[in-house]
Amino acid sequence: MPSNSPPASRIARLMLQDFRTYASLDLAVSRPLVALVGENGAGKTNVLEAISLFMPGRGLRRAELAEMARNGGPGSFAVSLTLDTPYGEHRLGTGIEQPGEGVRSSRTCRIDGASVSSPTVFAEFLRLVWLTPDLDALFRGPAGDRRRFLDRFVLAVDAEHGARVNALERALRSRNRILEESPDNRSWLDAIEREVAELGIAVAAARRETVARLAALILETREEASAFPFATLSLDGEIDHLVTTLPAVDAEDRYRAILRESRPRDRAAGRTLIGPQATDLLVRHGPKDIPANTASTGEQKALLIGLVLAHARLVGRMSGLAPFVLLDEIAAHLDPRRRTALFDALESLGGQVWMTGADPSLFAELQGRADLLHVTAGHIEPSNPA
Ligand SMILES: Nc1ncnc2c1ncn2[C@@H]1O[C@H](COP(=O)(O)OP(=O)(O)OP(=O)(O)O)[C@@H](O)[C@H]1O
Repeated sequence: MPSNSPPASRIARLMLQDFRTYASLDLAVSRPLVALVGENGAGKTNVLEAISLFMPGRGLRRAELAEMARNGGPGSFAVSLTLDTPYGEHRLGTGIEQPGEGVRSSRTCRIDGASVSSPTVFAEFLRLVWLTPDLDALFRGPAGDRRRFLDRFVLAVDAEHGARVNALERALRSRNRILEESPDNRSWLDAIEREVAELGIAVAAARRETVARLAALILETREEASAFPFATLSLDGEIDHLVTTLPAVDAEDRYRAILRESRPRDRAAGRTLIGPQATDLLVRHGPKDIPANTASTGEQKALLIGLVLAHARLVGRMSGLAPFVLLDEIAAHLDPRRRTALFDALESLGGQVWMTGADPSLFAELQGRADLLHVTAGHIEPSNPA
């Protein structure tokens, strides 16, 4: 492990029960790099998704938990990890129990056999960062995708962020409903707007802090000639401007005043137009100094990887835990020079990295450096690259 890396934990064993394609899987791994290779539909991404459930939220596919229970199975599923940490071995488990008559299945979370209230508690043991192919269009797509991407960045360093974002969404829904159904009820509107302002400023401030830290780390570590160009980041939104220019209490007061003034406009629009729900994360290709969405497809991919690598370093620094990195179908899109650079960069993070790919030759250079695993429907075996 590089000397400047935070302490690393590794998944030593992964067990799946009735999870998607897997009726029962008991997989032992030992290296910091793990590559899952297999045909399309073999179940590689399913493994990454299972690991991603140890971060608060709905995992890397944003699927409903019930969808993850194996078709034809009992309706429940379990995912369990044995983590080797510098402070000993721990067992983390999550899943859903079998739904009863008229009762929805509920999520379970366990640490060393004891139930814990929510997946947020897993953050004490592991942090996760991931990159999936559906993010390839991130810089060209809608602002909402970039907000969600950013919120996951924030969540990896601040485990409470997800709960605040959800609470804000609920409060905004309530305000929109009151505006529609009882627009003259000032006391209700005042009360809900107080809540929206408090949560909105907290969400915007957490985003701003993460972006500022990430930008500082990128500035410190950037190399003009790197295989993964550095990104220049900024936040675009009225509330983001408020939290940059005003102390939190004043920003909250100002946002409340904005909400009050915007009632007629928001009512007509059927939604709250100003707030962190309208923020965009602006990304520029640093070395070329152009907006990311005008860079070539390959340049955008390299930029995105550079951003995720920088974020993984930030998570390590801030949490004191080298993060687990999940990379779905990453190597296929890179030229050989970038692929080698990526593997080297991943090793230098000091955490454990789980990658997938359909072509074994993509990982050939990792022979002896990685656990190379062959995935077929419902099974995983050690493999040798072609
Ligand atoms: N709840 C479920 N029960 C059983 N099988 C499922 C369930 N959900 C998804 N699957 C199956 O899992 C398979 C997809 O697995 P996965 O996405 O992990 O494949 P992959 O190896 O990553 O493929 P690719 O290389 O195409 O990305 C599909 O065949 C799908 O039908």
